[in-house]
Amino acid sequence: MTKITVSAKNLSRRYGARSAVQNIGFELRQGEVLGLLGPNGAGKTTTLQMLAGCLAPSTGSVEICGINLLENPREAKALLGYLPETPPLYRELAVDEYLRLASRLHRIPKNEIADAVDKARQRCGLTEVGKRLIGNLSKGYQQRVGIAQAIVHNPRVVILDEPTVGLDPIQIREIRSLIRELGGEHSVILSTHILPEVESVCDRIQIMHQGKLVFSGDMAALKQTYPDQANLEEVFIQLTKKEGSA
Ligand SMILES: Nc1ncnc2c1ncn2[C@@H]1O[C@H](COP(=O)(O)OP(=O)(O)OP(=O)(O)O)[C@@H](O)[C@H]1O
Repeated sequence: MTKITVSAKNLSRRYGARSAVQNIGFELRQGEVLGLLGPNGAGKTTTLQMLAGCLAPSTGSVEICGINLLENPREAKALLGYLPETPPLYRELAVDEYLRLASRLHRIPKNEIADAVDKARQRCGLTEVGKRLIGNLSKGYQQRVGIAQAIVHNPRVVILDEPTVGLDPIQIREIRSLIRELGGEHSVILSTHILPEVESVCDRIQIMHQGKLVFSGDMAALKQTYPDQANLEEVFIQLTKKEGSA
């Protein structure tokens, strides 16, 4: 049986009186790429922050490869890589320097750092730019550096918040093929507004609306559930008709 890498149960998050995420639950298996879709303010970033252990849920629990993220954050986070919506880059560092720093933060043993950096650079197409300052790279390359820091410790689960936002069509194609490749070895959860991205990259789709999951399944299930809708876009529009929440 394929291993479950992420298990989220009854996840909810309130900001004061505002309920950003309500009772979300799902499981992710090794090798799967899961796409989290939803209009602005649907709760995608809040959900990913809770899955990455950066934001405490108001209620509910998350397990990463069977380890409870709230009870054993250090062990669980060692199995996670996270690219937040704004990549956590130091513009004044060279790519190699930054990836070495990320390796140390991920507690990679000193004698394994050079190999880890080399592998992440190769996987993310950064071999030619190791000595360049991050601040001088194009947005697409900066995004690759953001993904490289998320995978440098070879985590079981990779969480990517809008990984292709603001990129040109060629960069988008490259990052998508990188995500597909990551999905072979790791489990990947990504959030996006871009519907073709989900169709081309993801094995499974979850659509969020006003903090709730309104669909969860693969493309075949989506077509079966909504036989009258021609494509994902029409299903998305039908499920998220009401205004998003600011
Ligand atoms: N720190 C915060 N304090 C108060 N409200 C917040 C905070 N962070 C998010 N929210 C609210 O929670 C809701 C969900 O926001 P979230 O950023 O998770 O949505 P999203 O689906 O990622 O949106 P987008 O696609 O626009 O990035 C929104 O109504 C937002 O205004």
